Amino acid sequence: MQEYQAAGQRLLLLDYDGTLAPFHPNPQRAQPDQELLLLLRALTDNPQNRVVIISGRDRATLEKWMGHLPLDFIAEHGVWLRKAGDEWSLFQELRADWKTDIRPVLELYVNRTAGSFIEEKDYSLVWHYRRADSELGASRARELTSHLTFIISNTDLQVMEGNKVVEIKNAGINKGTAAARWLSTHQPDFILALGDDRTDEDTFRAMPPEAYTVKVGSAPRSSARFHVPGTLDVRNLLRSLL
Ligand SMILES: O=P(O)(O)OC[C@H]1O[C@H](O[C@H]2O[C@H](CO)[C@@H](O)[C@H](O)[C@H]2O)[C@H](O)[C@@H](O)[C@@H]1O
Repeated sequence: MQEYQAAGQRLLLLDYDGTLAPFHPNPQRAQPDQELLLLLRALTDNPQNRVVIISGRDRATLEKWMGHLPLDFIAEHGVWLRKAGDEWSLFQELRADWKTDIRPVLELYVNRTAGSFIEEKDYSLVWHYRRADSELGASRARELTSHLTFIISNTDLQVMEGNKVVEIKNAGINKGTAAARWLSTHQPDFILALGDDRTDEDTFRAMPPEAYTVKVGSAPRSSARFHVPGTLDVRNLLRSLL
């Protein structure tokens, strides 16, 4: 990429699941392999590159997996921010007391859907159904989404359908708002943003028009300018930047 080579300061905004790493039925088993860690290390070795992992993952997991690398992190869809070498900070004060009321609803769907389970993050709850029968899981996900949407009307919560997950979180903060805040204090000459999920569309929309936004996977209705088929292509693309 000519513009990448010519740029003085570059920003690489990288989503994790489905972008840097393939999906795994067990979220804690989708850890980065050695190849990915070496690739991220090599990208950050270049002082012209600033690499930000922008993920829906909880901060503890990101830190455990990649915290030893000089990366910036945006965790829990924009709730937590950490610049390389700094402490974690909250995007803004948020409430988590709503989890007490919502958890029993998710438990109901766990009991009704074999293989499904709940993931708890600091400020969100996720119902996972990748390990459930695919038809039953998809149908229960639709049911749960409308059930939750009804319960949270007139609250500042949001229900999001992701890749084999239904997540409930605080509304108003997303990857786009967090990426925009990051950009408000930095002026990269080149931006590459990669992501596979609906939540990454918020990132794409928050980017300036000249940014290289890349949707991973099929790209119907994406706001990204480019697309690549899968995680292997992402790695090839990133390798071509070394
Ligand atoms: O923003 P991302 O980095 O793409 O994170 C989104 C969610 O990732 C995790 O769930 C997804 O990956 C799991 C492991 O491969 C998979 O089992 C699950 O079906 C996917 O939805 C994570 O568990 C969620 O908390 C993140 O929001």
